[in-house]
Amino acid sequence: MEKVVLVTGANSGIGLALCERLLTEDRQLRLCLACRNTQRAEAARAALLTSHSGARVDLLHLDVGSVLSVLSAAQEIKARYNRLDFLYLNAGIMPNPAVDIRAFFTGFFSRNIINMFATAEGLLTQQDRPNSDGLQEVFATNLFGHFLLIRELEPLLCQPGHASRLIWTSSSNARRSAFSIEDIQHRKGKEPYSSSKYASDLLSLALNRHKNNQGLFSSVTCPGLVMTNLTYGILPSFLWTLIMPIMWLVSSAASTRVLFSSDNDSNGVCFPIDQIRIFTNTFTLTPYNGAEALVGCHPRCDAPSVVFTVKCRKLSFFAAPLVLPKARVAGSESKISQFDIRIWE
Ligand SMILES: NC(=O)C1=CN([C@@H]2O[C@H](COP(=O)(O)OP(=O)(O)OC[C@H]3O[C@@H](n4cnc5c(N)ncnc54)[C@H](OP(=O)(O)O)[C@@H]3O)[C@@H](O)[C@H]2O)C=CC1
Ligand SMILES: CC(C)CCC[C@@H](C)[C@H]1CC[C@H]2C3=C(CC[C@]12C)[C@@]1(C)CCC(=O)C[C@@H]1CC3
Repeated sequence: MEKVVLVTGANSGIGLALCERLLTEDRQLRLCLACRNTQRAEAARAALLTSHSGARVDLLHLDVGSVLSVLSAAQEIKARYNRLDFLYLNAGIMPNPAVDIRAFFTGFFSRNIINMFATAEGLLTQQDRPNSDGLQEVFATNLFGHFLLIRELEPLLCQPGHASRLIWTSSSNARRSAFSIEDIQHRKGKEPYSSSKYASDLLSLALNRHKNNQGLFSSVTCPGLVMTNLTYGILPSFLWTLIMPIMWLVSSAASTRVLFSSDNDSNGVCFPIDQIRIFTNTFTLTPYNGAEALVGCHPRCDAPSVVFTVKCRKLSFFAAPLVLPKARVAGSESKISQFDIRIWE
């Protein structure tokens, strides 16, 4: 049966790499690229068709940062498709990022160094602004537009006898302390990106709680640090080239990826709700690698209740079970009692 997959922000970076990989995995897919820029979307479609001739790739105009655009895109999706198997909520922005150089050097010579490179905690601020709907741009794009899209698509996503999956591209930068329920748009703070990603983790949990019984399952993944337009907006490319050796030094040769089920998963089906990289493999993270967990959510959804995948060399393979009990589930501490370890390469 032909599966329908929609990816937001599919024209570049992780979204585009995800589309490439999905088409490679499943030739039967009907893939819909939901993008705000028609020219870039057409270029992405052309590139996908060059590598996957004969693939079914549709385009849809969607600006997730605009309420009107989301509403009309949702109408269009409902008119075009009679099912939606996978909805990848990937579009995201980080406007006007600034790196705190002092915090970087303080962190670099502290025990917090690995955490700093993995999560950018305390390093990054952004300047957000209200959009034409009067919403904060980062909140509207990274979270609210996607939420509205899900709500509008419920008739397609929650069909009796058919399971649909939501897969969010979250971030290791998601931090509980950046998010406040009194200021969910993060109007007052300087870390709207971190706040929006934490809010998407929370939303995913809430969606699972309320929608699993209607056949809708939500997963959160973190791609690690990937060189894309987003990261090239943080530092100029020559600086990235300069700091590459440092990144290599602090990166371990291993990357651990963890997918595990929600605690109220009672029927043995896998609802991966988070993915963690321990010892970030920072500079090998191409969009192709960054899309790994996103692709992983696609075929592995019928896998056993706890899936813990390790890709590593000996040292961190043995270290992994030690760090696992501290694994993060949307900001809270969680214990994993069983796991299934597969060593990759
Ligand atoms: N790169 C990294 O290290 C990490 C990235 N992420 C997340 O991965 C996701 C993809 O980012 P990445 O590939 O890195 O960066 P890119 O900038 O390459 O991709 C972002 C995509 O989102 C699209 N987009 C942005 N705003 C909107 C909007 N309002 N409506 C529709 N589409 C929009 C962009 O379209 P356009 O080309 O028109 O701008 C682009 O296709 C984001 O959610 C990001 O937060 C998470 C962790 C790490
Ligand atoms: C010499 C210095 C100026 C070097 C600064 C290094 C930082 C630019 C990077 C260290 C950790 C990185 C990181 C991200 C961006 C770049 C760093 C802050 C992300 C925030 C990018 C987007 C994400 O979603 C998560 C990333 C975490 C790590």
